[in-house]
Amino acid sequence: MASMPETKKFAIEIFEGEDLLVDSLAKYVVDLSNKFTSKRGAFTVCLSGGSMIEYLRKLLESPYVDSIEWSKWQVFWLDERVVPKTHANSNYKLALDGLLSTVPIPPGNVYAINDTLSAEGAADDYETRLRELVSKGVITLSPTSGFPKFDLILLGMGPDGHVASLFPGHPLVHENKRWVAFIKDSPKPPPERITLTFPVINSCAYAALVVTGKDEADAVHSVLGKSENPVKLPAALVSPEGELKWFLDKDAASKL
Ligand SMILES: O=C1O[C@H](COP(=O)(O)O)[C@@H](O)[C@H](O)[C@H]1O
Repeated sequence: MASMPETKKFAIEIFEGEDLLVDSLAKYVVDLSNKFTSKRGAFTVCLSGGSMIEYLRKLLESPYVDSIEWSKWQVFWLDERVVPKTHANSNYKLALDGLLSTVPIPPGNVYAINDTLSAEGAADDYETRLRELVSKGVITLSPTSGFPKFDLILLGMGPDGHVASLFPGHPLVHENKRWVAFIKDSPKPPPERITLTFPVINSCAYAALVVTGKDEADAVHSVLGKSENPVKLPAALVSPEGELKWFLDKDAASKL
């Protein structure tokens, strides 16, 4: 069955509507931001593209916006499309327009990919920069896995069960050495992307998987439900050292 390994902890919360979900997600992010900024003076968070920035919209509203020490945020991307930062397909542009341009995060704490490089070059460059930040103590390293340990990774899931730019049946799903990998044949456009790999995703302290809508219901069922013919979708491989929480609306959870 395509379910989470039994030894790992995860929680599932199902919300009547998207408004309730985004409110709860905002509280969850604020609590973690406060936990890590008071513990070590920094909060390392990886953003996804797609719907995620829209799901984070409540962070810009009271009381959440004033409860966050934005200057302590260190912002990364779980995956990025290899397009200019000004392009409509850029996950950076999505986050800049929908979140980052409105809050006082120092520009030096926002780690966009280098959009002047090829997919290979951008992945190498991003991994090199992550390694530098580990050596400076901005990002911690998991003593268990030896991979970087982000405080929070925010994941979406496509109807095919992909997370980040890790697609069903693609060899990148099995990458176990690289921190950041590139893909040139993404089944979802645009084809060229870079992505954090599963060992990095699964080293994080907290992960939230946020899924809404009927189109995702089959994949949610395949990952979390009881299935006669299990297929191990990428979302089923999200199994962090820390805690995983699924935020689902009732449409996404309709087949559970
Ligand atoms: O292409 C991508 O898709 C996934 C899922 O997007 P969603 O709109 O279905 O939530 C996203 O998480 C990823 O960052 C993005 O590059």
